[in-house]
Amino acid sequence: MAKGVGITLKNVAITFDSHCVVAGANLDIAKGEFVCLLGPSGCGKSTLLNVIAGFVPATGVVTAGGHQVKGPGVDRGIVFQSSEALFPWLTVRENVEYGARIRKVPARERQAAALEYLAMVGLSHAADKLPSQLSGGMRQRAQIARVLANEPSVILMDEPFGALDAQTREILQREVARIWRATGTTIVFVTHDISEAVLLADRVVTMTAGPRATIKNIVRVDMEHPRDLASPRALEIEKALREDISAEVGRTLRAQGLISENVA
Ligand SMILES: Nc1ncnc2c1ncn2[C@@H]1O[C@H](COP(=O)(O)OP(=O)(O)OP(=O)(O)O)[C@@H](O)[C@H]1O
Repeated sequence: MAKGVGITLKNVAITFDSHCVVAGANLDIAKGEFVCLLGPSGCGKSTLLNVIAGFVPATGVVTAGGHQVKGPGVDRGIVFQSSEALFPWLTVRENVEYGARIRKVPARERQAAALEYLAMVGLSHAADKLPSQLSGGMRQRAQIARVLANEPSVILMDEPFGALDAQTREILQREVARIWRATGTTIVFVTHDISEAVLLADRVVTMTAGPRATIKNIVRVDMEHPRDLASPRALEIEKALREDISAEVGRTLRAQGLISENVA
């Protein structure tokens, strides 16, 4: 992992119309680190990611690369779950070139760069297709290439594979791990999927159930890549995470009166 400043959250709180979603989150993410955010549904994972992206305001301090986050920036790329994030009227190559076009990079240079990033995600053959002509997995590859083409120091991924079938998801998870190792980018990855977190993360950050959610635990995944999810260490980490999340889900359901106080 590259040493240096990645992302810091200091006492970050997020409130919508006097409803406090996240209360006092503190976290230091090193440059080049892969961190997964895991937590019960609705606890505020996506919202926290959007705060780092600069889309959602918060109190407290958020920094990326040593600079305070005050809005969106090309230093932070975001990959969404929805493949509708691609511009449907542009080809895959044009989508990947888009950021460079806005920055007025000369056509030849940006085309060459786009083809390089499309090759990195295994999509060279689809460069001239429209997003509507691609499968869900190919669209997510295109989104990743588009983000990589802006050479961000941070990539924020919001359940990027949540809508894909299990086989495609597994292939893309391995691809992301490979690209992360090759580029040394800092990645913050929101997921519901405990196995996905164990497969990918240096550290898994679990959150308490909302409202007023906060960071519950930080679990280091001390395993080499590529990881074997059937190994005893992976199963042990997965079990600890599952217990952590189940306790939070149980707390929410009890608070809502949906299960009795006696259910663990
Ligand atoms: N723009 C907004 N205005 C008002 N409330 C919002 C807004 N964005 C998010 N919320 C609320 O913040 C809470 C957290 O939502 P968020 O989508 O961040 O949770 P999550 O942990 O990512 O959920 P899931 O795992 O189900 O995707 C929810 O109660 C949601 O309704």
